[in-house]
Amino acid sequence: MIQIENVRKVYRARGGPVTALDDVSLHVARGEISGVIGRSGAGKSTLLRSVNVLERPDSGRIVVGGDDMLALPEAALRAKRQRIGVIHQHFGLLSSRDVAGNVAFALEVTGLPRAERKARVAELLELVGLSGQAKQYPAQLSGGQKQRVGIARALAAQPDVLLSDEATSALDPETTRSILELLRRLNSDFGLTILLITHEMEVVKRICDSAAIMRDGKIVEAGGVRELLVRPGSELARGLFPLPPAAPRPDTTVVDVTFVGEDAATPFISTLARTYSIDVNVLGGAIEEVGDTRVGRLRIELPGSPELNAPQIAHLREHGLSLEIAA
Ligand SMILES: Nc1ncnc2c1ncn2[C@@H]1O[C@H](COP(=O)(O)OP(=O)(O)OP(=O)(O)O)[C@@H](O)[C@H]1O
Repeated sequence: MIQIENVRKVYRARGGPVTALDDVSLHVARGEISGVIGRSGAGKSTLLRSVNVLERPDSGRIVVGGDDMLALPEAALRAKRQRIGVIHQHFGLLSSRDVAGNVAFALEVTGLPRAERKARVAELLELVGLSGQAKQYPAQLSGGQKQRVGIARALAAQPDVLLSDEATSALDPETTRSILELLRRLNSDFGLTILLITHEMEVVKRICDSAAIMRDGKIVEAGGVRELLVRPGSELARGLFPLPPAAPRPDTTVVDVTFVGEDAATPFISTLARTYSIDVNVLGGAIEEVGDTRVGRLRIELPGSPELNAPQIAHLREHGLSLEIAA
């Protein structure tokens, strides 16, 4: 649905050129929620703004729903932008218009007749759970409600792509969860493809099907969230399950074990200890809900060198567990 290919963007800043996007490629499949995560300055906003060409890359290719965005003439690009919904961290609502008016504003430009506009606004407010707030003004709303208005407005032109620019960064954890649930529902009910940028692991963990980690204008890791979590050495897994630094004691082997879904129910530690008559020391770990799946990561210590533990390591692998052996 969204193909970003070899995109490059250099800002000519006063202090010298800044490479915000350095040969970035990313594909978002139709109906997928894809998250780009990275620290401030990584290039996330530039990437998101490139998708609807609010920022024009210096080179590369961007295709959204079959349209080659960088080749579209200005009028066609404007029309296409209307079909790509955007939500922002600071909501961007008009303070002089009530909730219904804010959503209607997005429909005015589409040329929909007045009566149909009204019906569509009511439908959109119902969708985001704000039917009772139609006559309220932004100043009277909570942050979560403001973002719901933002989402209703973004959906006004029935886009099939939604771009989310840190949509939950200004919200408390509980409100964040409810907004993420709403996005997930819109995704599953309407097949809405969502590309979001965030600096919060929580967002990736809760709703993303795929994720890309950005650093210094580059994508350093990308893939399905579940697949990344079990990939040895994955930064996403390290970010989601921060474990203390592994400093193996002499004559021990430290192993990080990642288990997903059904594996989480297998008592692999006691089985291992029993099968090989060894003591297994648990050094740390956590279990998280990732989407609707339980994923856990445990750091365990086995007596003896990694060579001596080869059978034990093979045993764990045979049970479908993903392992990383600390050097
Ligand atoms: N208009 C601009 N002119 C010059 N440099 C810019 C401009 N916009 C962004 N940059 C620089 O490009 C780099 C990437 O910025 P960008 O805003 O895309 O990153 P980000 O990951 O979204 O960070 P943040 O979350 O802080 O917005 C940064 O070094 C930033 O200073």
